[in-house]
Amino acid sequence: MEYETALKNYENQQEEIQHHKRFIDRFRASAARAASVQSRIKMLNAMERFQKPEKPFTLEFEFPQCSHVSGDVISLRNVTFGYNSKEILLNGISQNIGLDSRIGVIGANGAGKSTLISLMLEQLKPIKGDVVRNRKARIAVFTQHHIDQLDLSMSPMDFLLAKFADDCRSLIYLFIVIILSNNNKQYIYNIEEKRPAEYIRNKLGAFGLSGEIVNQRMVFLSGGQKSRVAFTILTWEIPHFIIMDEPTNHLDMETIDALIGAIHKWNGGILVVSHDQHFLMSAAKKFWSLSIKSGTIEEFVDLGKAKDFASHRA
Ligand SMILES: Nc1ncnc2c1ncn2[C@@H]1O[C@H](COP(=O)(O)OP(=O)(O)OP(=O)(O)O)[C@@H](O)[C@H]1O
Repeated sequence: MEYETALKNYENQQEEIQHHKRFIDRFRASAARAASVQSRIKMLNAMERFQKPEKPFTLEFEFPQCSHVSGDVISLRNVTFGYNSKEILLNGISQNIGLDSRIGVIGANGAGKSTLISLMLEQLKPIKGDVVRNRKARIAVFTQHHIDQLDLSMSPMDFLLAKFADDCRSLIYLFIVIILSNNNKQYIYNIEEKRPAEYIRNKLGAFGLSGEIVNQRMVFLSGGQKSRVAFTILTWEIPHFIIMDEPTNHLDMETIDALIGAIHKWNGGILVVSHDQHFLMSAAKKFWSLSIKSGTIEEFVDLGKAKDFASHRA
């Protein structure tokens, strides 16, 4: 039985029990109602009671809310690119990506989706045109590569302590400075909570990793759990914009739904390349369809039309 139905049945029965109990309490001393009272007592004693159902665990992610940055995150100005000048892959592309954009990128295999990402991240230089990045906006990138980079012989806690050693050292210094300069115990206690291990626990907790698991070697973690460590790293510096290349390829359904939920609750923007229709429909609000033939991008709000464009022009 579904949790909601079981809970409803339990609550209805509790209400009914209370109703009978009130009747019994009210007329216990009444001779005229003695038979009714006895009958209700018997009924309550014979009633088969529902157990209060346990709420099933649902995995939830939380991306840290980012500060406001004005202007576009990335602007593509008449960008043309090919790995060699004879084969132009992307042809005169102009698009502005706002901070709150939710863009899904689709296109046939080899159309140039990953290349577009590399251009946006300035890992590649256009042959013509410009990519202008807003230096105030922090951009994070998520690909399968980021899960592969985890050192499985380490625990999530040790891995993050090592990876973000500088940040952790700053927290320790901050802690010491506060201790030395302030005798207010409550204040010290608050800061103490932010010590590295605790800080990392909170960060991992936002992705549903808690308890013993944070100290277990990652080789023992499931694929979904490892991806959650990768998401913790992804959002460590509180990005304003996240670029994802096929994020759902190695995620289980539970993790995909948690990721969609996190995107919905988050105030930053995303651009995602994906073949996963469910994920695209749930996470993106507009779709860039990349034509392999013309090397251009057309924007759609309807995923079906975007797919038609990508396939007809291929
Ligand atoms: N470093 C490179 N040097 C030369 N050609 C490349 C390089 N990287 C990719 N290509 C070629 O550029 C084209 C576009 O590749 P890209 O990976 O951007 O496409 P994609 O749309 O992401 O494809 P897929 O959906 O298969 O991942 C392909 O024909 C690919 O073989």
